Amino acid sequence: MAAQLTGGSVFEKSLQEKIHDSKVLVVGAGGIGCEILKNLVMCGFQDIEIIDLDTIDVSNLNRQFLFHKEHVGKSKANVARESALSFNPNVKITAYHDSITTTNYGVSFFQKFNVVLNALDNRAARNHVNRMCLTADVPLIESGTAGYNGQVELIKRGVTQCYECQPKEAQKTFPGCTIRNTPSEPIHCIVWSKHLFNQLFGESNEDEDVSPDTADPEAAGGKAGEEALQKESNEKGNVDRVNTRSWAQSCQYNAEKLFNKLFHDDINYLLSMSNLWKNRNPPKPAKWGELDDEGEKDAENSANDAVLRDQKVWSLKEAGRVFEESISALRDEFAKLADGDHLVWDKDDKHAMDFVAACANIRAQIFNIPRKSRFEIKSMAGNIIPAIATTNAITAGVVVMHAFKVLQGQFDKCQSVYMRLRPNARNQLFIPDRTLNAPNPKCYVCAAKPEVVLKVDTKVVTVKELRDDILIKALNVINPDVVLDGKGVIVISSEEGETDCNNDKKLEELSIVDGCILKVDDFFQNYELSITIVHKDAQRDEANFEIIADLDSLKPKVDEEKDAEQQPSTSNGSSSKKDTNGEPKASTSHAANIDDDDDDMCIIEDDKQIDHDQPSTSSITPPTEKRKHTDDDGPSTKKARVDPAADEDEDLIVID
Ligand SMILES: Nc1ncnc2c1ncn2[C@@H]1O[C@H](COP(=O)(O)OP(=O)(O)OP(=O)(O)O)[C@@H](O)[C@H]1O
Ligand SMILES: [Zn+2]
Repeated sequence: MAAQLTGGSVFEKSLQEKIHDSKVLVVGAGGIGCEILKNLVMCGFQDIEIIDLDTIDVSNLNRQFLFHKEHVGKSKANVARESALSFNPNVKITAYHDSITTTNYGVSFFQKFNVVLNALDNRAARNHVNRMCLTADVPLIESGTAGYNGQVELIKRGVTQCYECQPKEAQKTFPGCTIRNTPSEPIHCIVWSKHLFNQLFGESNEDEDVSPDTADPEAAGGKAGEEALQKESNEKGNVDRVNTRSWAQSCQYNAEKLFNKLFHDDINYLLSMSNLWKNRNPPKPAKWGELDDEGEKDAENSANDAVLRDQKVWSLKEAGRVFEESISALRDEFAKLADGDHLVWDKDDKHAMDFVAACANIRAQIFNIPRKSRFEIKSMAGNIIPAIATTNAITAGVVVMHAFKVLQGQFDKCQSVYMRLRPNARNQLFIPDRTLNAPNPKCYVCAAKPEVVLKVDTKVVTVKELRDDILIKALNVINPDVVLDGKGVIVISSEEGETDCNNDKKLEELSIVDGCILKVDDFFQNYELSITIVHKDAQRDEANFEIIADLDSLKPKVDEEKDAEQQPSTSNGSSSKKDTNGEPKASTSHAANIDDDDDDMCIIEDDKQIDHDQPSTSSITPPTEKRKHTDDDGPSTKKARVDPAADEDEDLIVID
């Protein structure tokens, strides 16, 4: 097949030569990655590298056709290589069983390639590859699918938007006190249950505490649990602030004791924080042995029927039974592990999933929140949208078509393409953007001088939180150096241990207060960011930091209105209250995370910002300054984005 394509009339000679001489990196050997690799070897590419950190799971086999039953447990990258070679043994394929985010793959690694093809499933890795390709100035073709929807886009420094130019919908997070004290939606109970799993069997994380949060500001002034503390005996361990896992271990994970602590005593403790219930329905504690058996007959019938068991809403009694069974199975699994090792929550692990479904439903019942079936909880907890082999295959096809254009230097023909289930009004299933999307001059990654505003409670947030939660998790740097501008104080050093003494200090203690500027440098990503600090007193139910990429959005409202009066209205008749350039603000707040690592799909929010009446020829000027260490940045004029998909469909889906 490859021979036919290269030897015959399918590709013109110059493209055949470019394909033959190019070096390509595929990042990810999952659903899209396997399809891309197969396409590449069949099209005549001779030098391919592929990287994936994972091993093959049985659940991959229905769509990742380079893998078969006998490969389960083996490296995805290595097996993908072997299978692809069986189609075309003359290709050189180098496989890495590794994460692309490790320091083994620096700028010089990326510079070797003519084009990089992303086939990833999480934002963090995508952000990282985006930055590396910008720095190395290598074109990146980014792709993603969710169910029947797929998307392919080119990212080329100075020519197109980068992956981080437009803010993505904030990954769903919930304030800790909502999760711990006042859940009001099923998802709050599910997040709590996943945290509980980690507290009992997983990697313990102090941000994932499940016990009542006595520091809840809304509870202040009430009796805040004193009554409960007096009434309850500590020997039960119920409201003592002992480590949840140690306590559970000390009672051999006895289901009754755990149940009564979590769903009775802790709930009573919450009830005693009376201020919380002034304007809310108070929770009703549940006690082991007194569980409601409504619908129990159905439950018995369904006990052996896996499908029904998955799809019906369990009675409280049944949830209690599943709680008991899953705890006992997880305890046995945990006991088999070496000291210091832990279980990892996985939606496909029967007992781990049962545990979360049972706990979430019991807690939901207590807080008078609708209960859900195990199936529904699984999709919410795992953030699952079914992967469809055909969508992956089509998407991978478009990726490779884009790669051809990139190799031919035809960046102007690489508009983003969206795959849809149903044809749009123009009868298109593959909907291309009309134009390339120009870089956002205010992007905090690819702009000439990346900067953001960090609204943060400087009295509460510590240097460690600044590093781990804000810089690494939210801003996606890998190993930051941070200096307090003007004072030369090193707040965080990338050298291990050098600034550990700062870790527990609050920002304020290091004079990081309102108006300060922090200079962040990530040597590995070759990325510099300037952060302006704005102090805010974090309220209850509010994350204690927020990142704002557009400084103008911080203007006080009054000033904005004054400005609006003074300035002429813009051409489309709207006042200047609109963000400068009509650009969206990047704003991310963080607290408890649902499932931070997995793919998530978002409805494009910025079609509000797309001016549908604007003719597709109207132009905006891309930034003229360049990222550091860069030279030529390609064409200088790009078209404003008018997304043809957005003007016809009510819900354009973007996969990030
Ligand atoms: N940092 C990373 N470095 C290398 N590979 C990565 C990295 N992050 C994710 N991947 C890989 O990207 C691939 C994405 O493929 P895909 O979306 O099909 O996910 P999957 O895990 O195979 O399937 P599913 O998530 O649906 O169970 C996965 O094989 C995953 O291991
Ligand atoms: Zn950008």
